[in-house]
This record gives sequence, C-alpha cells and structure tokens, in this order.
Amino acid sequence: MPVIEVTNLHKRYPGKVAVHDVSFSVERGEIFGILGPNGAGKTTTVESVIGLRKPDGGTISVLGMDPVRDRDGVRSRVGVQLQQSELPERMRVREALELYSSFYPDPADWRELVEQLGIADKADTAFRKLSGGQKQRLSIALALVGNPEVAVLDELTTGLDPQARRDTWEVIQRVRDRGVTVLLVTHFMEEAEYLCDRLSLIDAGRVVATDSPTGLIARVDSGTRLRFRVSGPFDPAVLTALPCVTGVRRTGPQVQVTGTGDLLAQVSAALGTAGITAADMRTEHTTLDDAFLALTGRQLAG
Ligand SMILES: Nc1ncnc2c1ncn2[C@@H]1O[C@H](COP(=O)(O)OP(=O)(O)OP(=O)(O)O)[C@@H](O)[C@H]1O
Repeated sequence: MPVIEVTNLHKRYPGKVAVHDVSFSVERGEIFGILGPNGAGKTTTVESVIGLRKPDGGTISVLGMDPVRDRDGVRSRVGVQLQQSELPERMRVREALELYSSFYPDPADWRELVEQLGIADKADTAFRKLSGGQKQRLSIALALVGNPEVAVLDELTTGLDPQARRDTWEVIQRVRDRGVTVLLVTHFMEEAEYLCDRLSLIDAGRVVATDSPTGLIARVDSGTRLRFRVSGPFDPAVLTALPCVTGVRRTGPQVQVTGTGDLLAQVSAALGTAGITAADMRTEHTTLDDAFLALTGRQLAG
C-alpha cells in the first residue's frame, strides 16, 4: 500500500483554483518530488497532504489515515518542514529541539540528529545567530525529531548557496537511508534530478507527468546537443551538410548543434577540415527543464 495516496485533489481559494486535479502516490522508502514553477500549486498540495488545508474535492490517504479527519494521527507520524519556518529569535537550538521533542511520544535523540546534520556545535546558539544554511538544517532536525515515518519538505534549499544546497541534499539522502519516506517540494530542477526516485511535474494545478527523472528525460530525449564558441567567420552549411546533424543555431559567438550518433567526432572533424577553430566544445544532456518545456510549452525556471 502506498504511504501517501492523493487522488484527484482539487482546491480553490476565493477567486482562484490553486489545484485543479492532482493525483500521485508515494511508496515506502522513496524520495518523491513535486516539481513545478512558482504558483503551480505545490505548497497547496503538500499542505493538503499534512491536513493543513481541507480539499474541495478528491481524496488523500497518509499512512492509511485521512489527514483532515485524523490530523493528530498524521501529525504524530509525519515530520513537516514548511517554507520559511521561523522560531523566536532568542531561542537556542537546544531549546527548540527539546521543545519539539516534548510534542512526541517517542522522539529521536536530537543530539544524534544535530550531529548528522553538522550543527552539533550550534546547540547553544540563538536562532537569530544562525546562518541561512544552519537554520535550514535546524528546520530539518525539527522535522525529524519526532522520529517520523514520513518527512514532508517544502522548498528545502531555497535561499541557500550552492555548497549549502549540496550539503543539504546529502542530509536528505541520509534521512532516506534511515528508512524515512520523503515527499519533497521544489522548483529546482537539479534538486529533483539529484534527489528524487520519482517525481510529478506539476503545472497550473495539474500533474503533467509522473516518472523517475531519467524516465521523464527519456520521454523527450531529442538526441545529442553540442555547444561551442567560434570567433571568426562560420558557415553553418559546413555542419548542416553532415547526415548526423539535425540543427545548427548560432547566437553571437555561441553555436548549438543538435543531432544523433557520433556527433562530437563528426562535428569536430568537419570544423577541422573547414579550418574553423571551436573553443569550449561540450556535450549537453537533456534535463528535466527540457522535459518540462516539451510537456508544457513553458520553461521551468523563470
Ligand atoms: N491563501 C491563499 N489565498 C488565495 N490564493 C492563494 C493562497 N495560497 C496560494 N494561493 C494561490 O494559489 C496558487 C498556487 O499556490 P501555491 O503556493 O500552492 O503554489 P506553489 O507551486 O507552491 O508556488 P510557490 O513555489 O511560489 O510557493 C497561486 O496562484 C497562489 O497565488
């Protein structure tokens, strides 16, 4: 039985339908992502999953419970990290963790958690003195201190620098390694690609597709893409004449070539024969962004 099952969720706010029709299910032990642009309905969906919002239509089951009817049951078994959780400025890390531990019948050892999350040396630091990354780690620790079976994490790494983001991803993998099922909301394609076993792409309140990151990418894989820079004259016909090339696009000094087969070797050889010097030649792979674009006609980022 899935740990989380959302079926035809519909949720409206006054004058606005935030979620039209969302269905997905999350299996035990997986990291499941909900990926979509700002305003797609991701937060409304997860807030419904944890019982903070009452659906206008559809059904939700979390560990076999209805999150609205059995809110306490869900609360005791699901750890939640919502966007921008704030604590009193002067509250120390230790105090916050002890307070949250007191809410649960069988809390985790918070010292062990902060150790794993790399903020053990901050136990006596006040919330306001923590960096963005440390606050984020604390909020993950608070989401996990009740020993939950499921962790729901919304916009986990928004506002973090690239290194802190990567560190946080490792933390989430360790959380899953402890047997926790993770539902992760993000609008960062790299985050979804790196972390998620499966994910739903969501746009304008609807699920566009659900699959593994590689499965989603394979749906739109349009072959290989090369990118390089040229400084002098460049006639695209040198490349369009090659059977393996399907397209050449030039934007200023940047050239993008799409095609199939052994594109890199053939393009390099043709450029060499024509005496064209290409710099920074690299192969680009299809990303979730490309998948989102192909499935919705819109870019994920921006
Ligand atoms: N309390 C509310 N009242 C009215 N409209 C709302 C409310 N909360 C969200 N919305 C609207 O519903 C839509 C979906 O919002 P939601 O926060 O679920 O999207 P999201 O995908 O999580 O976006 P973001 O990443 O920006 O948080 C948006 O158009 C938003 O403006």
